Amino acid sequence: MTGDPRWLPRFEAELVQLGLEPARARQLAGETAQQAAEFGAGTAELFGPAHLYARHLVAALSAPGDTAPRTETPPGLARGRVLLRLEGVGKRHRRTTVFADVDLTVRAGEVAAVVGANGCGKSTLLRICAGLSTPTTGTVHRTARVGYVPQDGGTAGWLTPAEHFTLFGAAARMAPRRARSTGEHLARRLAWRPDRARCAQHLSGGTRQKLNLVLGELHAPDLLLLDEPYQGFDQGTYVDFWQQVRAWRDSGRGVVVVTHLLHDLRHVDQVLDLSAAAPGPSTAPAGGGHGTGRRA
Ligand SMILES: Nc1ncnc2c1ncn2[C@@H]1O[C@H](COP(=O)(O)OP(=O)(O)OP(=O)(O)O)[C@@H](O)[C@H]1O
Repeated sequence: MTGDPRWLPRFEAELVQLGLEPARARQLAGETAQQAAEFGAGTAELFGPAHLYARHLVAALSAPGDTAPRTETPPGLARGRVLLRLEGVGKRHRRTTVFADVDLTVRAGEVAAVVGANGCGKSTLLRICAGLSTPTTGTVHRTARVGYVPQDGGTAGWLTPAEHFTLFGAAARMAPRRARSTGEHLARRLAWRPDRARCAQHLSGGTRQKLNLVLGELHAPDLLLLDEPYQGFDQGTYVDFWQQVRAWRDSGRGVVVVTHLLHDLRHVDQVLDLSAAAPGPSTAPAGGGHGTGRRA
C-alpha cells in the first residue's frame, strides 16, 4: 500500500531534479515503496510531502553515484567554511599530559586524519572535537551539526537497529518513521539490510560498526567525527567507506577520521600526527591540502 499514486512519481522526479541518476532515483523510489508496504501505510502518511522527503534523503545519503556534479554549492555547505577549529588544545589526566598545544582547522569539503601511536590521545582528541570531553587548555569552535562515531560502544545491545534509528532520530528531532526510513537507506548503502528482529548485541562486530556509522550520519551533519569506524568491515565495505568519505567531502561536509592505517592517508587533505614520538609540531598536508595543526 503506497497511498496517493502520484507520490512515488513525484518523489522519483524530484530525486532526478536534485541530481541523482534516473536509475538510482528509480531504485530509491522502489525501496521507499517497499518500506511503506512493510509499514502498511501510505507514503505521504509515512514520509510527508514527496519533494521534501526527496531533499532530505539526498542530503542524508550524499553517496557516490547519488549526486551528479553540482553546478552550485548547496546553501550552508559552502566549501571553505570553517566547521571545526582547535587552538592550543591540550588534555591532562591528573598529572599526565596526554597532548598539548594542538591546533586544527577543518573546513567544509575537507578530510583530516588524526594518526599516532596507541595511547597518544586520538580518541580523546576526537571526543573533545565532539564536545564530549573538555580540554584542559585551549579553545574549540565547532559547527552545530556534528555526527560522532565512536571507536566502540555507541549502541545499546538490547535495541534493534530500527529502534536505534528512532532513538537517535528523536534526538535530532526527526519523526520516528522518517528516522527509520533514512537509517535503512543509509544502511543499504553499506551493503547492509537491517534485520528488524535482531538486537545490536547479536550483530557481528562489523555490522555493529555499520550501525554506528549510520547513527552518526542519520541527521545529515555538516561535520563527521569518525574514530576508526571501519574496524571489522570486510574489504568491499572498507572500499565503500572511503568512497563515502570522498562523497561527504564532495558534498561540502567536513570529516575528521582517526586511523592507524597509513595507506588511508592518500584519501585525506591533512594529517594531524599526535604521536608522542613525533619531534614537535607535526601536522602535514596530504594530497595537496593544507594543515594547520601542531603539537608542541
Ligand atoms: N578518563 C581517563 N582517565 C585517565 N586516563 C585516561 C582517560 N581516558 C583516556 N586516558 C588515557 O589517555 C591516553 C590517551 O587515550 P586515547 O584512548 O585517547 O588514545 P588513542 O591514541 O586513541 O589510543 P588507541 O590508538 O589505542 O585507540 C591513554 O594513556 C589513556 O590511558
